[in-house]
Amino acid sequence: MFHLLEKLKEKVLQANIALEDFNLVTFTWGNASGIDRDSGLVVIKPSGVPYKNLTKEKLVVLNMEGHVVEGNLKPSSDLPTHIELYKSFPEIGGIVHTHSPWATIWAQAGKFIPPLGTTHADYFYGSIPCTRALTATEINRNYEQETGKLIVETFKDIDYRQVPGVLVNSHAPFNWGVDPQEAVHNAVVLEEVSKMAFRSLQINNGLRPMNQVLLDKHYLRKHGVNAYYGQ
Ligand SMILES: O=C(CO)[C@@H](O)[C@H](O)COP(=O)(O)O
Repeated sequence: MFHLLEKLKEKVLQANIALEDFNLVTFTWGNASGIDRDSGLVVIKPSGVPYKNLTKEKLVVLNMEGHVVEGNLKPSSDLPTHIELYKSFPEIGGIVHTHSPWATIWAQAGKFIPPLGTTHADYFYGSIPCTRALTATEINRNYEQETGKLIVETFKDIDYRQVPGVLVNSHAPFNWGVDPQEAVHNAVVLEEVSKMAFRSLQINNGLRPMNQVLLDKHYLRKHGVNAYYGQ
């Protein structure tokens, strides 16, 4: 298990560094995590630590109850959201949260992004949803944990494996994947798709969703009929 955890730490470290490399974050407005499903241990970025200062030793290792198993820094403030997603989305192995500007524009507007073109269709089999707004009661209860539950609620009729990302109302995007690297990849795609969709909206003065046949063709060609992880 030691070696598996060390490999996971390296993946989580590289994923957090990649957030800055792909211009998905300003200052420390983002975090990446990974999970080892056999041990149930989560590795996440420490809160507020600049990406260039990150090392494996600074990462925080916790169990699914949020108890620190390894590390002496404070885990990301978004840890409860990450844990809720790991509990409810059993086939994900990595999560990324950023405030990447174009996706955050849609999240702050409270608007979902329908599939407008093949770039979207290659990664997201349908609209990228935006959650409802949390109530004051939910916010005061535990904002980050309620955010996780809200994302799960938003996906009650959506397959999280076919739409690996969400826009959190009045906040910003979360993405996921089979591992932290795929979560970063999906976060980069979401940012690009958000920018393209915004520009298309400006040109058309409205959104013109793509033909469902083209969406099916592109997504299923790239992911196969059983477009699920590991199948
Ligand atoms: O969404 C937020 C704050 O609005 C957080 O994601 C911060 O942007 C990063 O927090 P840490 O991971 O450094 O605790």
